[in-house]
Amino acid sequence: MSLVHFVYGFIFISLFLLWKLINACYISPVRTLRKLRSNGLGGPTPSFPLGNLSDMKQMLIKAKSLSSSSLLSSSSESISHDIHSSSLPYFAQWKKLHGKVYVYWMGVEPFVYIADPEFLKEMSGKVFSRNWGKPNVFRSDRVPMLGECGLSMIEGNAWARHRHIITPAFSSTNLKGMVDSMVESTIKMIKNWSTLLGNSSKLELELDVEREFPVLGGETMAKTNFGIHNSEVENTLLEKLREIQISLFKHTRYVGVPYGKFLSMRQTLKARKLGKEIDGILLSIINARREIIGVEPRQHEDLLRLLLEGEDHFDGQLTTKELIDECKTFFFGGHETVALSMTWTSMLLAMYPKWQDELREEIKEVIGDKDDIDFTMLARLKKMGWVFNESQRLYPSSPNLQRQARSDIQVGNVVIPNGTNIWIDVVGMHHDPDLWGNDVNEFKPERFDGDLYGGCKNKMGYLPFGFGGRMCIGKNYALMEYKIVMSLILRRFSFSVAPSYHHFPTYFFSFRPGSGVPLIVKPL
Ligand code: HEM
Repeated sequence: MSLVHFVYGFIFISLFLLWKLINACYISPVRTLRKLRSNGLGGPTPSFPLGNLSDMKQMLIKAKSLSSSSLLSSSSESISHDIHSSSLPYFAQWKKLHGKVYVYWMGVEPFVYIADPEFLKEMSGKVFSRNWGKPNVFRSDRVPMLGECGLSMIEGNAWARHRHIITPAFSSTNLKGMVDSMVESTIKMIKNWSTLLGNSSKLELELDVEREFPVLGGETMAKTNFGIHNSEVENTLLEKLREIQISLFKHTRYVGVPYGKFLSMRQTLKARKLGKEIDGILLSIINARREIIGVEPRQHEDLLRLLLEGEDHFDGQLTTKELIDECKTFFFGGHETVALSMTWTSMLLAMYPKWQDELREEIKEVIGDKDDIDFTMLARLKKMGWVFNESQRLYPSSPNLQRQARSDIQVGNVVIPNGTNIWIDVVGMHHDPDLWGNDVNEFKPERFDGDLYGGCKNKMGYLPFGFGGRMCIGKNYALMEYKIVMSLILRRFSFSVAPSYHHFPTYFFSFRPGSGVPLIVKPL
């Protein structure tokens, strides 16, 4: 090949790559924006290449400075549950300006924002569960934490196959076999609290429950679903997962911005390294279990055994990578969500002692004084169910749901073009006065008395566990653990909000307390 051919070839390839880049980063997004606008969807004006990210950052800084001035008086009475306006101010403000369905941009990625349950109902009626996509823009970003092949990330036939293998792990027959383990771990935590109390000169203890519940959640998840009984391994996994979450979501990052990863390289590399370390730990757990599968005693069908047996039962075995990613997904999704639900519930019960008394009455009636909790008792803890529902309404463990259209979706006059990302603002719907009435930001568990949807005007407006076939697979496990833990604690302790508590719910992947939830715990 002559030099001239080489130079022409080089120029041609460079121009082709440049054209592809301009098309992906500019022409295609502008075309999508025009399409969505011509469908009547409004929204904030994006700028290139950040989209609306800098507006979002500015609005958040402003809302934070407003709430930090009110932090100085963070007494129980001054705590507001209106977390939509304070923690997601951009969505709250754009909703006022553009309605409950609009388009906003993360970098060059368009997101159709939805906080209209009727629109969501019609849209979800058009798409089968296995045809929903998960936004590609988040996929590579979340790999260190959730892997690529775990249930929450995969689509199509792979999703259907994994869901089919995993579902029996959470059947009622199987859940029954996990009760004793959950009781045992909770009693262990309570004994630690009692020892701390015994060592203290006071009759009460200040405890940050945000630190306590993830450890408990991690331990029960490890025992009941992975057959791990080694607190050192659990703690290492939990610590690393927490660090990944902080490095991926707590700091400003540029998701959706072309080459945005390079702008937060340090966090990205740190998360990747931690992700690999977690993979290594999980692989050794999987290998150890492979050695004893078939000969170990069976107490219940734990998740890891089903996944390993799924290797043999189905066309195309689960690869080692699929196994690791599934373990990661469940370890993270299974402990964090439940721990957060117990953390926010404890804060709410500390604020409203009347509800502690109501629950104690119910626990006494249903369970009595023993620690012998029977699976059938849990369904009879009705008021505790209302408290769970109400705390999920105000502080949902999964504040949003994300999808990506895999074909054009027509909803009324609107066509959501193939490839568009969809952001369902669950917390926005849970705090919408049009759906719940003027007392929307008040803690009123009684709204769920005899009504699974708490009086919400539209059933798609209350989605703590998601919707359709993609609904949370661990819902019954979560409720079971919540009821066991809260019953055992409430029977022994009362709690109130510590003066050092600052109400500062912060959104990073989930809603976390900005600086822990210190409570004053007193033995009864
Ligand atoms: C209070 C506790 C929990 C809440 C509020 C919650 C919430 C949710 C929500 C909203 C979804 C739907 C996500 C979507 O549509 O994209 C989901 C999915 C999922 N949840 Fe949970 N969850 C909880 C506990 C658990 C537990 C304990 C486990 C495991 C044992 C678990 C495992 C999963 C998995 C694997 C998925 C993905 C399901 C799929 O895509 O097919 N969750 N969860």
